[in-house]
Amino acid sequence: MSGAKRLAAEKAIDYIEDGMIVGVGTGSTVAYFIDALGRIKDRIGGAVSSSEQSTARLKQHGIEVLDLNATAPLHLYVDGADECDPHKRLIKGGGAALTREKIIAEASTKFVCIIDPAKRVDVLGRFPLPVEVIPMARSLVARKILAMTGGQPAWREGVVTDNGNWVLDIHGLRIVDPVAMEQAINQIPGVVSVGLFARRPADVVIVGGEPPILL
Ligand SMILES: O=C[C@H](O)[C@H](O)[C@H](O)COP(=O)(O)O
Repeated sequence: MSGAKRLAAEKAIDYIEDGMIVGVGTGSTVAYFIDALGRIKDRIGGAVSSSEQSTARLKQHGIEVLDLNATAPLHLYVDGADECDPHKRLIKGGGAALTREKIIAEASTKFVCIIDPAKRVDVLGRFPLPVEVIPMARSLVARKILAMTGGQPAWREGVVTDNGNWVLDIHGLRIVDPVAMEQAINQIPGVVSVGLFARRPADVVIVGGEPPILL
């Protein structure tokens, strides 16, 4: 799938306009996007990054990384996803960057999501749903989510997010109403964010291939 990821990432360059500050997501697909951005770095005004991992790669390419507080609103955010449904609603957070990704998506006028074809599903939930939690609330949140959804929470042990928190992955979900589930999980005390991007879905999805497909 690395070929499809690269093709999706390179197509996203079409959305760059001169002088733009670009919001940049996280993950293996985004790594290809950052490499492509590096080749046109003189055309952009810098980037806002969603993770330490992406910040490091942007800096390797000599791209200036800016503070969101000094740049919002952003015109463009480019990021990958773990799953995408026909309404461009997403599951994200396989790389534990969901909270900063959600903040940048919210701050951006246009969210372009870049995926390989294997990420497309009819109903979200085959990929375990990531939830970032304050460490002391891990067990409480897990019990609440089990009672609320029937999904099985698993602690992603050993993983600490860039915000110093932990991640639960919820297995066995079939998410027929993603907006309702996003809101319900968000309301549990101790939840920092849930990797459902339903209330703010992608605006454009690029599915990598020859040629890439636009949703
Ligand atoms: O936390 C990580 C992000 O949400 C990624 O965008 C997502 O996991 C997709 O990653 P990849 O492009 O490596 O499949």
